[in-house]
This record gives sequence, structure tokens and C-alpha cells, in this order.
Amino acid sequence: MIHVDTRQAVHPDHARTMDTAALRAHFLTQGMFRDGEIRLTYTHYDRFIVGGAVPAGGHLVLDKIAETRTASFLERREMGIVNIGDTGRVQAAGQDWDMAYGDVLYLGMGAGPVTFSGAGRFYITSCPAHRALPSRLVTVADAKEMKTGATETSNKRTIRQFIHPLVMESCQLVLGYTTLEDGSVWNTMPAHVHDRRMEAYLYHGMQPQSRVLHLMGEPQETRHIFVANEQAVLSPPWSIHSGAGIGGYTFIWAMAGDNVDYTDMDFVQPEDLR
Ligand SMILES: O=C(O)C(=O)C[C@H](O)C(=O)CO
Ligand SMILES: [Zn+2]
Repeated sequence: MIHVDTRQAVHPDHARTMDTAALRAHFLTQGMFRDGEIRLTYTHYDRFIVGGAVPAGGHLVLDKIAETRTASFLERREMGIVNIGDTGRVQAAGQDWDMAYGDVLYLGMGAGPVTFSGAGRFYITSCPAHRALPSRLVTVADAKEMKTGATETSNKRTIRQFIHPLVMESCQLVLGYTTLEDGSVWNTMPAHVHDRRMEAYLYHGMQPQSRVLHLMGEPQETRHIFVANEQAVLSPPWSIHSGAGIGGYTFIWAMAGDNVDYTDMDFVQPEDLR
């Protein structure tokens, strides 16, 4: 079963008038990981798709969805998959990849139907592509690792870049994940925006009772969303995306837009946030 939820793009003037329920309805995705289901959210920000596939020992096939009106999902799209569960298998274009926890699989445009199996919990990201590039499994050992932040500022963390120009080629998709050190709570502080690219944050590895207070909005009109384990926030190009957690967490960041330059960020210092 494939379920798709569509989110329209929201103007920042509209977003600043929203109450909590409206902010959550437009920018938070919940319940993506359900046994035996593929559940996707299609956002009109850069036509990005996020979702989950949990085969739970069976097989799930992502072949096509009505929303793209294409013969197959990947006909004009590329995909990045992260396994946040136990070992599972992905098959596409006549190839099989066994994915351990934390592995990332890039599937190029035209790879055809995608089959998920095993004990994996697969986080799916996808955006339009303009040419077919080779599919590739990127393991944790292949990723580019960056240590950043400090204990004194409660934001010491490791950023791992997987679908990134320093590691491999993609059309629009840039993806990796960031893990907080014990005792550090803040991600992406100082905050930034990048009007050239939208971004999505999937938070995982959290205790069920834990929450991340995710900050969004224009830098001088910030809002917050309380996020639970395995929920994602869609970050419009005009929005900061930053958060502080109660307890440890990892978040998968994925983006698409005009460039694949990870360093293209307009920083906003804490004293300039409102
Ligand atoms: O911890 C961080 O800082 C991040 O992971 C930042 C994201 O990668 C990001 O926002 C990239 O644009
Ligand atoms: Zn960003």
C-alpha cells in the first residue's frame, strides 16, 4: 500500500499568521513509518518527496504514484534512501543492495520500480532530476565526516555527508545526517537560511518520550514545532531549520534546489533571531 499526502508551498506572510495546529499541518510529517506500508509526503517546495517504507519482513514496491503522472516514480526523479532500522534490502534496475543501519543508497533517474525488503526502516527522499546518474550505495565509511560545534555552546556534533559533491554526483539531491554528542542539544546553531534550496529534517534515534523543539520561520519571525521520534519537518527556502533536543538524537537533512553547494548558507547569529 502506498499512501501520499500533498503539501502546498506556503508564503512566509501566511506562515506567520498560523497557529500551532496549522504550523504542524503544513510543515510536520507524522506517521511515515508503519509496518507493511509506504507513506510519502509530496511537498511543492522543489517537488521534494519524503517518506518511509517499512517492509517488516515482507516486500514493498514503490513503482508509481498518481501525483507525478509518470509511468514510474523514478522516470524523471532521483532518490536517496537511508536505512534507520535493522539490515534490509533494496532492489532496483536489476541490482540488489543490502543496507545496514545508517547506510545511504542513491538511485538515479530511470532506475525503475524500487523493492524494499527485510528488517529495514527506509527513509525515502526524492526530487526531480534532469539526467540519469549511476546508482550507488554509500556506507558510513564512505561518507565525508565533519566535526563541528563545542561542548561550551551545547552544540558539539558530527555531520556526515553522503549524497554530496565531495562523495558522489547527483542532480539536485544533497543528503546526510548529523548526530549530537552526549550532553549537546543544539543543532544548526547559529542558524541559517538558503533561499536557493528547500530542506527537510527527519529526527530519529530518540526515546519515545523525548522531543526536539524545532525552530522554523523567517529569522525575525521564528516559530517552533515539538517533534517526536521519526517525524520530519519540511523547511521552506525562507525558513531557518534548527532545534534543541531533550536527550540524544540524529537528524537526516536532505535538500534540493538551484545548487548542490552545501556551504551556500546565509547565517543568522543568535542575537539577530527574533
Ligand atoms: O548540524 C548542522 O548544522 C546541520 O546538519 C546543518 C544541515 O546540514 C543543513 O542545514 C544544511 O543546509
Ligand atoms: Zn540548511
